[in-house]
Amino acid sequence: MYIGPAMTGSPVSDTSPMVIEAQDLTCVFSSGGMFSRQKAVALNNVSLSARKGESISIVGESGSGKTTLAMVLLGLQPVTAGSVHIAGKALSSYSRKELARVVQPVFQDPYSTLNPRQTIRSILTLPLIVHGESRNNGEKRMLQAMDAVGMAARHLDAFPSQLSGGQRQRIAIARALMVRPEILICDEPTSALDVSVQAQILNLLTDIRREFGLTYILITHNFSVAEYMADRVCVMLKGEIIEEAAAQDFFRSASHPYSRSLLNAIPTLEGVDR
Ligand SMILES: Nc1ncnc2c1ncn2[C@@H]1O[C@H](COP(=O)(O)OP(=O)(O)OP(=O)(O)O)[C@@H](O)[C@H]1O
Repeated sequence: MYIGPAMTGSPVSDTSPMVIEAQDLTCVFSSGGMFSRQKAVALNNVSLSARKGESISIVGESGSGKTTLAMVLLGLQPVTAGSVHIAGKALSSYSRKELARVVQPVFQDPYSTLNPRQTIRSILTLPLIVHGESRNNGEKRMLQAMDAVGMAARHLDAFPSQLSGGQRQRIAIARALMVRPEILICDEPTSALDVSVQAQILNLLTDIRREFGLTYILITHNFSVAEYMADRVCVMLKGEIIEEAAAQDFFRSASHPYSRSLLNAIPTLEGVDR
């Protein structure tokens, strides 16, 4: 089944401020010993920008550089060359803590990113304690975040193992929301979930984008997910962005032969609201 784009429209306009400006990013990994040095060019002159409230999908086959780009934007991977500005400020001038207030990740497998020994309450309040917020404020935000992701307060004393995969991903999203970030970097946020649950999480991400004015960089193998979520699509191949287009143009008439070959095999995704 072909699901098409979400019918909610984009909250972004041409006058919305730029929140991500990445220019000419190159990232080279070196491995091996002195006599058999090998280099992998994970990013090669990649430029990407996003306006406040925009949702950009990065698509491409395995090894094309998507995760490396995500790690760079999260401040977790240094670049060999190029520059990144987040919310108008050079990435290099942010402390780890400051950046985490602006950019938050949502990863593929919520189970591996939620501490199994902590209750949901601790998992959600920890980011705020790190950022020096008061306990009262923390409690209020926690209840708001739980509400925003459709989880009842009774789950606060549960451990991650007591929740379903979809509920765990909701908690991972709630944790990201706790610091009121501007940008979510979502790396395959639904690909570890059952198909019916995938649709619920995509709908949730669509709702909270509007509610909190979030900007999304969404990394996915799945063109159906990209079409549902994105205002703009960037296709990566061998460390380069080989095509970038408004989502509606891209899905109507992608121009690069590689993009067209990928589009010929759109997987199905059932149960998404239209
Ligand atoms: N830490 C690393 N050390 C060496 N090479 C790396 C490292 N991380 C990534 N690479 C290489 O960089 C290239 C891009 O990898 P990356 O993980 O960014 O691609 P991807 O598109 O996210 O792939 P996938 O969809 O499989 O996660 C690949 O050739 C990969 O082998």
